[in-house]
Amino acid sequence: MAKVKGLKCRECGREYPAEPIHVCEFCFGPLEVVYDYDEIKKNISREKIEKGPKSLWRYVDLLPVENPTVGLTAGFTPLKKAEKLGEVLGLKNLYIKDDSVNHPTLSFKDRVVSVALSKAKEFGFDTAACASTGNLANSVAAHSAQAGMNCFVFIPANLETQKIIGSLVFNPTVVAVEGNYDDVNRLCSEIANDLGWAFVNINIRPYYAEGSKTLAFEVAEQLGWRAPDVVVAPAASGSLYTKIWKGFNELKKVGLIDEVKTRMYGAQAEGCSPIAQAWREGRDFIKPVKPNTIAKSIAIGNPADGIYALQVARESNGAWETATDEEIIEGIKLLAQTEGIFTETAGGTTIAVLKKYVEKGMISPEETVVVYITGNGYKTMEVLEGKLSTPVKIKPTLKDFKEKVLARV
Ligand SMILES: Cc1ncc(COP(=O)(O)O)c(C=O)c1O
Ligand SMILES: N[C@@H](CCOP(=O)(O)O)C(=O)O
Repeated sequence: MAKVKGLKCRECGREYPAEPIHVCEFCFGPLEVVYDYDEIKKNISREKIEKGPKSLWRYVDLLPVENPTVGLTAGFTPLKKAEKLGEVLGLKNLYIKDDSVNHPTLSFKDRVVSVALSKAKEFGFDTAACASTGNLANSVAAHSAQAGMNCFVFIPANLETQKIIGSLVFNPTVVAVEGNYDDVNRLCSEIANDLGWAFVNINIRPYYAEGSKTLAFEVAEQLGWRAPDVVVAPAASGSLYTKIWKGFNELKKVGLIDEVKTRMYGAQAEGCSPIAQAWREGRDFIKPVKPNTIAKSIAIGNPADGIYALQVARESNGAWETATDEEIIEGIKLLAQTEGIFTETAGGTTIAVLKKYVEKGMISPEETVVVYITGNGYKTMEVLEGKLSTPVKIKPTLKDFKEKVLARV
């Protein structure tokens, strides 16, 4: 028996075969992969996983791919006990899940792209594409180069230079669209309908999104096969956040962990916070917004998984909170200066929001808290210009060193 039963509409429940489709043709709801958990349970065990590859593919039994061929090094990133940051915040069991060192392109997107392009290969596609705020573009470009696929990445024209170069180096066609991510995404949906390409986050989306579950699988394994009490994770489309929740619950379904009592705390940038705003106003629907934040990687004004992210927060006793641009910068600095981890703006948002949850008394000191750091600071360095101390300039003399440097410290 196959582990994947097919696809199912998240709105009306209609079922479909596992094909490169993403929308229900009756109600236009998004499609999601459905597994045969009884069958998986017969095959899976902690021991088998622990003997598997040191990559996300150790969890292949819970992923919608038969034969992984792309992105064989993604995942299995460190879970670091954050002693110093924990001390600052008054948390005794704080952990950082550090996807800023994911391979090959330094963000969690290497997980979803490995799964999406392995699946695209299985389907027989030869051209990969995506709509991206930068990190996804980097990852699709790198994995396409490795897989020998043609590649087109579509980005908003105003992205950070480091993110643009981080795609161009792999030699895809980079299309810089005049507009924000939501304009890019709309255009890509039209192109995906028109051309036979594997748009990882459009027509391959049901499979792509499953890659984020591995962020939950790894954390549970790294904690000694248990789910944390609290998760803090950033959101743009809300896919990552909802799939972390799905991941913990799947581990329970197949008997690898005993319980899931995790409170799912979400983080958005105040300047693009359609999910957090809905949460604040007690709505169960999303009002799209026009993004205006330095956190460009998570600047999605009309989040595809927004309503499901609200549902997960309700189901898990979680919440949503935001950080201003200044708080995001402070978050980046705080993580760097306590734990030596340089994260990008999405991570700065997550740390700033973690601080707020603690200040509001929503996390108690003994709880096991996992904070997801999903991207690398070397890609968004421009936001720190003018926000850090400057190098001390000296002549190459001992005298100058003593007067200008030692006298100051
Ligand atoms: C670094 C980083 N973190 C978090 C996210 C949010 O992921 P999602 O769109 O699945 O909510 C993104 C992209 O959207 C990202 O690039
Ligand atoms: N942040 C993403 C944006 C698109 O990804 P999606 O999963 O929200 O569709 C990126 O890095 O490009």
